[in-house]
Amino acid sequence: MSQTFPTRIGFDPALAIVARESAARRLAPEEIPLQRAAGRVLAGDVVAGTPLPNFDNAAMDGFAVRGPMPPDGWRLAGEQFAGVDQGLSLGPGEACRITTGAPLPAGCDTVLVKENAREQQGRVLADPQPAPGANIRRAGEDVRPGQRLLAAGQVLTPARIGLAAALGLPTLPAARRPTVAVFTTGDELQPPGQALAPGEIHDSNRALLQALLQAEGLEPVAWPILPDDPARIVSALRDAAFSFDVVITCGGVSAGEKDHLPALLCEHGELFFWKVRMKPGMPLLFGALGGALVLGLPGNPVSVLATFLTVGRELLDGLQGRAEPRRRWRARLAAPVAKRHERLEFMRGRLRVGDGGQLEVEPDLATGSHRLAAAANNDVLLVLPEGAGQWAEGDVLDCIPCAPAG
Ligand SMILES: Nc1nc2c(c(=O)[nH]1)N[C@H]1C(S)=C(S)[C@@H](COP(=O)(O)OP(=O)(O)OC[C@H]3O[C@@H](n4cnc5c(N)ncnc54)[C@H](O)[C@@H]3O)O[C@H]1N2
Ligand code: MOO
Repeated sequence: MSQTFPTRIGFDPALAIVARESAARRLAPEEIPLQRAAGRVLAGDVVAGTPLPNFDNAAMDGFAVRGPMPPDGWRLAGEQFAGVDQGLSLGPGEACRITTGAPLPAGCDTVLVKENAREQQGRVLADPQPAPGANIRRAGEDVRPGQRLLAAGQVLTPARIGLAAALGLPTLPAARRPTVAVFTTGDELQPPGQALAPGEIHDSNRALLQALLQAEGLEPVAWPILPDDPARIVSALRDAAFSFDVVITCGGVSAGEKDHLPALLCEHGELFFWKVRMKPGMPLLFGALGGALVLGLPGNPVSVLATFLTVGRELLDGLQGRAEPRRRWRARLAAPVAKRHERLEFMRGRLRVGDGGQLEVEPDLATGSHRLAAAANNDVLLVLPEGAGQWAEGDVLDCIPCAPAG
């Protein structure tokens, strides 16, 4: 091959290269309406321009009162409902009807819950007595003006979007979503729904990859299955590389006679690395073609799952400037595991909460990277660090969630 590129590199150096190249191609921010902000990566800080709550208000429906209850009850002096500030002012021993969220009348020091109040001839009696200061929400107790509430690089969760709305912001700056083209390659592949001739299999990676990308909030575009024909592959990839931010392929990256991708990328684009000391996913390839970053995932389905979750998401995060790390759990092994090879391994496992309240992970010994049924029955990638080793029951290891936690 014409280029020199790193090969058989460690997992962390591979991630560092992916982070470097994707950060260098960081997608421009755009202003998006809150209705479309879920899951997007914030591209600027959010600083509070107002306090929250923005005025003192009642936390419950009932009566705003001033001072302890007089022997014949508080005198009912008016009503203050949410929406319009009546500018009421209570004197000692006075009360007014109030609803949740309504501005507190001046002088009010306590809100009496409606269920504990009785009205009698223009007076309000409480049983039991409210604690002084009860059921009042003070201006600024949640947010002070000038407070930095959200930072660039954070993911817009529902609560963060709600907070922006509470501050009165109709839009937020967010990184543009990467566009992703998906390719599966292989003469043996047929789409699900098609009958198979001897030697053929159904293309499972296309659906798997699309679902993985959709779970990231993306709308991938998948090409029809490509045959193991270098001319067809290069023409389709070049086509996609001029109109998508990311091209993800699977298959055709190892050592077989039909594994054309590394040489094609070398000739027509750029290779940043090929082969990473990880399992599964060792033949992973990363490069660039046209304007796109190209991630060449190995064809085995579980390799697709593991490489996408660990390396693919790093690429998407870098392009979007995501600064919040992906979640990892620490869990105790429910059974011993041994590893003879030196590569970092992402073994599949099932997470549970043990009787003592500790997270435990049941390792799945069906480690073959074609074992999609085993992967489908698990919910984490259990990280066995680089180097051969043995881990006893009870040892604590990292776990990467690979199915929604529910
Ligand atoms: N001599 C060597 N052989 C292999 C090596 C190696 O380093 N030297 N690496 C092995 C490892 S590890 C993996 S992983 C695979 C990766 O191979 P490729 O990326 O070149 O993928 P293929 O050979 O095209 O396919 C591998 C396997 O996966 C099946 N496959 C491919 N695409 C799909 C799909 N869309 N849906 C379902 N299944 C798919 C394919 O039929 C093969 O069984 O190479 C090892 N060999
Ligand atoms: O490295 Mo391959 O992805 O195990 O089968």
